[in-house]
Amino acid sequence: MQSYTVEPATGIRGEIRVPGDKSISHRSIMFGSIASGITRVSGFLRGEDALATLEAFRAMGVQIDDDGETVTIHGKGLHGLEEPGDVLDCGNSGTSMRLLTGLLAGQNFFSVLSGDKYLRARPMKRVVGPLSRMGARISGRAGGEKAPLAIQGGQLTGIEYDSPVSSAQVKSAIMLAGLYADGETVVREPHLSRDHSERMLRAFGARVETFPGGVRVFGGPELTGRDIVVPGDISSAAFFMVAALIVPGSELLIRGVGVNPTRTGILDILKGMGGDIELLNEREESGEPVADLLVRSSKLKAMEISGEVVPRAIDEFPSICVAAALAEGTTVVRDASELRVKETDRIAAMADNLRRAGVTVTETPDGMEITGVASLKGCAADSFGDHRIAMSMTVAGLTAKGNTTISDVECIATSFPGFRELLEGVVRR
Ligand SMILES: O=C(O)C1=C[C@@H](OP(=O)(O)O)[C@@H](O)[C@H](O)C1
Ligand SMILES: C=C(OP(=O)(O)O)C(=O)O
Repeated sequence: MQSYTVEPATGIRGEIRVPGDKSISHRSIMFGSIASGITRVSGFLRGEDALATLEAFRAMGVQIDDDGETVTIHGKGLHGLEEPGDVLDCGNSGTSMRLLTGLLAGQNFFSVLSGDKYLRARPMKRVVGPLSRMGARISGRAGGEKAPLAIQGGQLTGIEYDSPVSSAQVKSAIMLAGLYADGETVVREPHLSRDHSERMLRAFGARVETFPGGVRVFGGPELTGRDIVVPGDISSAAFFMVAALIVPGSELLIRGVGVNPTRTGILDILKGMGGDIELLNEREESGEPVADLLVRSSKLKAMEISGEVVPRAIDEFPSICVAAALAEGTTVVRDASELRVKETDRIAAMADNLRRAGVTVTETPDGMEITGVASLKGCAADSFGDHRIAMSMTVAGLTAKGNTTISDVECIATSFPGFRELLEGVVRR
């Protein structure tokens, strides 16, 4: 297990670009593979999670070339995938496993999905349940709750499904199965989760209708390959935004970040805490809003975070916790029990790490209360094998008094290869 040590910074200054959006990268491979013709993807995230998806489609007979610039997918059409000869390894990636389960439910073959120990501990009934109702035969450990999952796909029937959780993985899995189902498939969710599948499937030619509270897809579409430009991942940019806000004397420009409104909860929250973040040069690329973000150090204040903003910032809570730890007052997070079933229990992991850094944190079943301090203490932080915890505690270390060591940092490569080097390039000491 690798670890590294972070020294305090005196400023974060300069201009960066972050790697491509992970959610959009996964979907570009999946939808490109089941479309007819060529899909060319630029800005593809070469992180372990998106590469697990890419390898899974190669294992199902799809030719995918990568010249280091552009990923080219030779689409096989809606019914062109081949039965994989071995278990499909989703690594650490919940998105790969859940979306693939939906897609494989509609294939006329047998497949098995597995992943690392973190992924094999995550809940899968949320997709297995509704997909079984559509007619798929899926079994797994713990009565179908946990991977490995064995999927015998076949002819599906459209359903109407009210998801108890606001989850783009659940929604997208059912939408993908819906492409193979008779009739229409409807998914409703309590609050709107990221809508990349809706946007991208429509652009590929699927009939996708959104309405307040849900989405409807129609079976048997003709999908056509296209060119996709993947924007920078706002979830990766979040670490740099928080770093520039909390380290005094900072001014950082982050270029080309995806600012889809279903992903900008982090901007609403950090601005609500008093963060100075400007959106510049707003534009649209491949049907996704994009902007440059100018971030300057700010005096932050606590806020209450709950309700519809939670799914719009779901992956950013570890870094939000760091901002809250340095804000004046007590930040209260509610309605965020989903954080307990990510790569690790992110509520418990951040509470543990922030306490080591001298912060008072109270856990609740669906959130936490964090009382800000004037400065953090250097400490020995643990990633718990979770990339976002590792990067958040790296950012925390930039403002600590003394050095912060972070253990088990290899996981960062799941979503953000080159994170440390990019950060060191803008840190002033
Ligand atoms: O659909 C996606 O690409 C994702 C959806 C979210 O998961 P949930 O749908 O489980 O909330 C998010 O946490 C994950 O990083 C990516
Ligand atoms: C939760 C995450 O990803 P996934 O669910 O795809 O593993 C994440 O990247 O923070």
